[in-house]
Amino acid sequence: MGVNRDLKKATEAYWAGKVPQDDLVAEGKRLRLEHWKIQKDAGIDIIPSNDFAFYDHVLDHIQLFGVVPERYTKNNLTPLDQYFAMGRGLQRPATDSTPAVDVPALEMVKWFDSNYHYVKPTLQDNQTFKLASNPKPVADFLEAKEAGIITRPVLLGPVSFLHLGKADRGHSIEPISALDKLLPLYQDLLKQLKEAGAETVQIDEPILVFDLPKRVKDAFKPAYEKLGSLGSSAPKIVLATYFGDIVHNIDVLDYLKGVYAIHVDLVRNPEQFETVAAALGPQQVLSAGVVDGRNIWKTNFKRAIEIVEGAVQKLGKDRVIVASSSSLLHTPHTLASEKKLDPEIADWFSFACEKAKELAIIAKAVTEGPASVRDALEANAKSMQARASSSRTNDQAVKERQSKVTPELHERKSPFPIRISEQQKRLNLPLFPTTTIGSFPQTKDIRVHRNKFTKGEITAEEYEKFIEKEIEMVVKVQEELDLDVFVHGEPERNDMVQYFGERLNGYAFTTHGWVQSYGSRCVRPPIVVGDISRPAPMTVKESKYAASISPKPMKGMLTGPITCLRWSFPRDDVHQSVQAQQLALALRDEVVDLEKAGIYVIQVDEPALREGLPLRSGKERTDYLKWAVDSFRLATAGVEDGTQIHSHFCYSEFQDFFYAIAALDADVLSIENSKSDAKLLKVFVDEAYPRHIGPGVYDIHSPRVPSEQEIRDRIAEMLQYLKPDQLWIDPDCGLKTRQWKETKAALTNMVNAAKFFRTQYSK
Ligand code: MET
Ligand SMILES: [Zn+2]
Repeated sequence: MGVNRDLKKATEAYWAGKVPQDDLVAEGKRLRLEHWKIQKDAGIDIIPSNDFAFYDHVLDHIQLFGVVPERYTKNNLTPLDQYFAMGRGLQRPATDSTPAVDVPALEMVKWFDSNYHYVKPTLQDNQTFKLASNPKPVADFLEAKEAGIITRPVLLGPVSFLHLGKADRGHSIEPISALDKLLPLYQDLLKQLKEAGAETVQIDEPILVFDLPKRVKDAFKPAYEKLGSLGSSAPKIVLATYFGDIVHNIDVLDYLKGVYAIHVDLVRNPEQFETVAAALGPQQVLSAGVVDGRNIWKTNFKRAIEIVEGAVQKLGKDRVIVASSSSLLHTPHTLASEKKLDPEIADWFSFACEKAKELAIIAKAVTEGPASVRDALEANAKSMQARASSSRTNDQAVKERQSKVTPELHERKSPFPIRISEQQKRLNLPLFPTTTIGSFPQTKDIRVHRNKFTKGEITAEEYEKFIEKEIEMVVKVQEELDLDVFVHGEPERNDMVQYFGERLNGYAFTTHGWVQSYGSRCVRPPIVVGDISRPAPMTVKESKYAASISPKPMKGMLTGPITCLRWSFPRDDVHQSVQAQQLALALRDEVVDLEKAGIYVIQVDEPALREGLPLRSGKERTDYLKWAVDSFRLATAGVEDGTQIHSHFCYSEFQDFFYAIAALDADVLSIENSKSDAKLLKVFVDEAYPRHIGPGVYDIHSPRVPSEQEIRDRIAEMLQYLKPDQLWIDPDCGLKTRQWKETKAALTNMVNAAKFFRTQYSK
């Protein structure tokens, strides 16, 4: 993205029509050159190219191989506009000379278990491929060469490219079946790269960390026989995997004897070293990923050097490359931008630029001996020591409290049937109760006031008054809409994780620590640096105020422990389950305090629970689900039977881990369902799910207002699967990204639809 999110700014300016395409292209070129130079100056020997993308690197390959559905090619767009149309959709009115364009984006999904998203290759029956003229990997290589830097181009491998794809709507092709047709293009590309002067190429096959169907696993054989068969007319191949271990797919290495090197992630899975080293051919090189590409912690040199030395001992020094575990896309740019970080803590971090330097130091320590980098090693050891013993990382009171957590703390007082009748006595809700998921529109006015407050231009009291007025307005709107369970609207929250991080001990924040989430969208995750605790209530004031101005039940809103953890950079020195438990204990206190303040409906959101699911099924997953569920229960089980616990998930496809969702024991679940098939709700029937559910009745990601009839149809469909007294009526997710106008219109229709069914069923 560049040190100041330069690419985001340039891209968005281009999209807004403020700068011509040439400017954006030139900015891309400037950034690539800058990033190659940073690596060169850091002392990196092998510098990658073709790792830059205007939107997403998988989308680059979609265009490179011509896997572009006709709906994007027929509008006479420039190649770059066609590319953006696939990434983000394109809606453009007709002009005198051009017809109107209205194409949705290709599907975008999470890249493995990271917070980055990629565009899915979308294949049609009888898919054909065509290599782009002047292919980008070749052009990028030549661009670097011209600047005097010989790079190693990076490609996404053919098996991963296909396996990560899907059949287009109305088609049934199994993507991997197109391999034979795709391979000649890779061969052609490799030859062109060689002609351009590339001696080696990195081919990523990250799907090797998954459990693979046999057919996909077998596809590695023809793929790498073909690519290996080119001999000296193609660059030598470094085959890269990351984000997991490949031990369960180790037999695939038999098919890879023609490749020059194998890269593995030894940060996540150092234990795979032995198995991988043993499976290498006699000449094959190991690229050892020893610097974490996905987190912000300074590398422990001692440990990394030990791993590299072990590899050298086993394989010989000509057969080891020192590398980051994955690409550095997932870490912020440079620590040098952080002017506000406490120096004690800043000394523990290493962002992308710093990690590049670390790599050079580790390699030097091994090849030239520790004396050659003595100062760096000493400083590193000191920093490790300081972090391990700092009072910022260790809080005895937190550890003490954790040691006293018992199984009983995870249990509500009574089972659901008793609880729900207690709750009903207190809340007195009608059939098909209506509610929202928490946030109401975050207007410009809110952002302006928050900024002024952060900058000290208005006082805390002034800001607080402003927030109270917002809450009053939100409450009044809900009264007018005649909703049943109210929310305060979350106007005081900048972000659902950052807000809590800022109120907890154990967190640190950056000013420039942006990482790409998708396209031009970046996030700035908070960092868990130490043991987490709650010095004071975090949300009680706002919820209590909201409750005081309306007789309707007010729902307290919290972000759950797993989501707080997943959307932060976690610690790497204690297990994530320990961090989740600390968050859970802090939230438990908040839940109890809310109850004491008279808030008898409390929602604990866990939209990130699913993305934390380990990549492979089996024990890892079961273990994760165990501690994830435990932390939710620990956070919520401290209340009386009559207090109703809600939870919210922004997904509904949880067929394969439904037992864990059920085990949360939440009284009411709200899930995203408006875009999915109501059939997904069948799992609730099959599992005889006894508790309450609100499967979102309309999509909040679009400004479109659903009609009352549309919502009625949706509810009728849901009633095929769910019992009437189990069904809540709510939108898909929070409304913070919406405008007020469409929000009121949509909620009016939603409440009327609920009332319609209420009369139907009370007859
Ligand atoms: C991504 S889930 C968001 C839930 C949160 N309570 C909101 O309404 O914004
Ligand atoms: Zn949501």
